[in-house]
Amino acid sequence: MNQMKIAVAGASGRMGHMLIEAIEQADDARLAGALDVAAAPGIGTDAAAFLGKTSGVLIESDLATSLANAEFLIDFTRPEGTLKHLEYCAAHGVKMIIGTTGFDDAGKAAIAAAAKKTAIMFAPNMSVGVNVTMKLLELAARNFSHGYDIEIIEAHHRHKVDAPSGTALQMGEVIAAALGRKLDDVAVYAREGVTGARDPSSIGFAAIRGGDIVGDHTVLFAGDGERIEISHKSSSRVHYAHGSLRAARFLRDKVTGLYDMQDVLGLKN
Ligand SMILES: NC(=O)C1=CN([C@@H]2O[C@H](COP(=O)(O)OP(=O)(O)OC[C@H]3O[C@@H](n4cnc5c(N)ncnc54)[C@H](OP(=O)(O)O)[C@@H]3O)[C@@H](O)[C@H]2O)C=CC1
Ligand SMILES: O=C(O)C1=N[C@H](C(=O)O)C[C@H](O)C1
Repeated sequence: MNQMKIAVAGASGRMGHMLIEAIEQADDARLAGALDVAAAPGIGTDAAAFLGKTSGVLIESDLATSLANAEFLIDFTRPEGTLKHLEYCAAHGVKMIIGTTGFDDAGKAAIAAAAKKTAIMFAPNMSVGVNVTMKLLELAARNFSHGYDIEIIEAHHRHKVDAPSGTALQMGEVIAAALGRKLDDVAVYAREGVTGARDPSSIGFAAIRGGDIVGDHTVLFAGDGERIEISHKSSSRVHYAHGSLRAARFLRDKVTGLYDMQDVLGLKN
């Protein structure tokens, strides 16, 4: 079997390490490149050194060098980094799995445009559990459309730089679509001072940051005399890495197109 040749961006990051370990363990994949910012301390060292192993792949900051032998780039970095990598991948037919969160509308449009030139899987959460939870939320939202106030609460580690999380925003999108609302019209991202009574059509967000919390998401449907909570809690990042490899396998026979984890997992209606 031909192994998938996969490069990893953000090779020294939390997800970068998880991905390199998962690729090293997979029979059908091999590490083909490791990319990081020029100032990263690991530049020039073996990408698997943190595992006490030698992969033969050095961490590089030059895109052309690190992607020279790659068929896929798995990118969990920052929007500005991903968008730079995207241009190169679109021009050179390198398929992308994008896990980075925090894009603005222009960034998302750039990803959609690049998908006309190469195959891209873009999702704020690669976990099977989270993506099945999205389907549960659709069902719940349709059935709690009246008389239930909807609040999305997420908690992450102290290093996370964007809020609300990409997953919380996607949960909001899924719920708003199921209710026939537009998230931009109904989202409430902060409350302080005299806010007035709650608008029943609103979807509220609350973001907690602290310690080493990997990623918790809860959607609360608060009615009269009852509350329903749908929660997903991550205790490790390993499932994000395994989801990313599943996405690479899904993209193997794709040349162009924009896909998400619902496509990868066969969860689209
Ligand atoms: N879709 C999913 O399932 C998941 C998504 N994520 C998302 O992935 C992203 C990364 O998360 P995490 O691994 O925890 O973050 P880290 O900060 O641990 O890692 C990010 C890596 O990207 C590098 N980097 C930073 N800026 C740039 C840039 N401009 N260009 C290229 N590389 C850059 C960092 O280098 P340096 O440290 O030197 O700055 C670091 O190596 C976040 O957006 C997060 O929300 C996270 C987990 C799961
Ligand atoms: O930054 C993280 O850690 C995570 N980010 C993603 C998000 O913003 O939804 C996914 C997961 O929650 C971990």
